[in-house]
Amino acid sequence: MDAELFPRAREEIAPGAVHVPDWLDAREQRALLDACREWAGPPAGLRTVRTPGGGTMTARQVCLGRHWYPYGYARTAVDGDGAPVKPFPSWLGALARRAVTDALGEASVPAAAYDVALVNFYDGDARMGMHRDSDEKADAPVVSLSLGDTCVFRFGNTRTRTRPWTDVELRSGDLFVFGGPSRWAYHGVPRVLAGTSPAGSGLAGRLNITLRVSGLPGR
Ligand SMILES: O=C(O)CCC(=O)C(=O)O
Ligand SMILES: [Fe+2]
Repeated sequence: MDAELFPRAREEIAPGAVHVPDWLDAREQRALLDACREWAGPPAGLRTVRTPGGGTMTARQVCLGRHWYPYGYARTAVDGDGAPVKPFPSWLGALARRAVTDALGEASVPAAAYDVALVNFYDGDARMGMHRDSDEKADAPVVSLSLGDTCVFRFGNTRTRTRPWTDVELRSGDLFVFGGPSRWAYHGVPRVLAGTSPAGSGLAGRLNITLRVSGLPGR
């Protein structure tokens, strides 16, 4: 379907889980992409994440504010170069609050500040298995922003990593927020559609930025 002829509608995928298509305009996407490029560089830059079972995640990742590793948060890239994690910029926190307001309404904006970003870069055959974002100590909504290639985002349920689930196409500039009864739902990325980045974006692959409230004591 052509996005220009048939604008995609915002949709509640599950209670508290809302997809807002085209939330970021071209200029905002460009600015976020430029920021991701900076964050990806060393120290504490983009890395391959190893799981305790001996596997590796296919999406490469960089963190801001707190360093996520399987399965916890640290102040340094404990499974990377050991450098202090890059700071979480205040403008990103403002963006997260605006996203929650637009997707779920002002009453869902948490009192605590957003303090963690995970940036995942998907290229080649990268994907992400069904999982819960469960290392946070706060139930604030998770804010997800997508750039570059379109993906199939699978949003499941809070009980099992199996069906029922709903598959949603996330395109460059889309917002997805999951909070409330959906905060601890399983989700994953079974497929990225290579070569679907907007023309002229300069991005081959997909970037996803999730913004979270860690609920951990401050510095
Ligand atoms: O790439 C995505 O859309 C999801 C990323 C994700 O679930 C995560 O970082 O925990
Ligand atoms: Fe996740």
